[in-house]
Amino acid sequence: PPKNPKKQWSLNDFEIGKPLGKGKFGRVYLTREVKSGFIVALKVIFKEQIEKYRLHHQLRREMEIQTSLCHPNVLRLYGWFHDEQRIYLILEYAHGGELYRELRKTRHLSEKQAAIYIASLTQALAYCHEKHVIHRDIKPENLLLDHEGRLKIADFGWSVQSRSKRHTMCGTLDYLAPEMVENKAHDYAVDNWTVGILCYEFLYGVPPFEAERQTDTFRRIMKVDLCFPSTPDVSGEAKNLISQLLVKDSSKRLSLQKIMEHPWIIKNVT
Ligand SMILES: O=C(O)Cn1ncc2ncnc(NCCc3cnc(NC(=O)Nc4cccc(Cl)c4)s3)c21
Repeated sequence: PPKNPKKQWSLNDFEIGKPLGKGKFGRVYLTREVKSGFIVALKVIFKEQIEKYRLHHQLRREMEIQTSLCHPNVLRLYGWFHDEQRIYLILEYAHGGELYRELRKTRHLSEKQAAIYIASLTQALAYCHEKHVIHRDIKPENLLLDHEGRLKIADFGWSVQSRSKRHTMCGTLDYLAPEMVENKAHDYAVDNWTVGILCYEFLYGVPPFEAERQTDTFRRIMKVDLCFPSTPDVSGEAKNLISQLLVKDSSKRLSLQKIMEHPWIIKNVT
């Protein structure tokens, strides 16, 4: 990564390559830092969009949070700079792109692969919680893969509309915990709920409370209307883990530590 994080970067320090994805607030480009040859992903955000949607505080908070996080399963924000019209985020490049594109290709993941991703996500979240960073609005679009297929949480941004659009792309409730959708005060345990949602989606290919209309998804979340289809055939341990996470009372959800000790994780990850 670029050596001196305090350095004032400018566009002249970079050679911009192909677009990696386009967002509501700007695009992400494969980019090379000229002096070191180091490859990064450069996210270009238009200032007038930030002004229009009044996102200054959110973007500033993201930069404070992300520049302080350093974990193998959290996408790095190396630094940032700006010019007249744009703000540029210098991000770690995730060569494997979006995890959920892999999910769509294979419809659902093997139990082993799903467990590996859930363990990485849990470790990343445990690290974030340690640094008092919660509720990272985790959803498959925000999970990227590096060149070795390692999961990276990249969700510190606003909704990054990725190229491979999802039908439930913007404003999906699917991943939100009951206390979130009810707009109640939420705490760290919202992330535990989301681990359960993602575990279900990795194994069955769709999130557990998916419904045609948002109102139905809302109702299903509030009821924790969880059912396991008979196909694909999923192990009892996996269902057990999901059932211990998708619990309405946030204080009763399995802790991140306990997830790492769950038989399904131990069996598939070590
Ligand atoms: O480009 C793709 O679609 C996928 N892709 N493929 C490879 C790859 N390698 C690295 N990064 C990617 N994408 C960027 C991921 C982000 C991380 N952090 C962000 N932060 C943010 O957008 N913040 C933000 C924006 C606008 C307003 C506000 Cl308030 C905050 S975006 C990659």
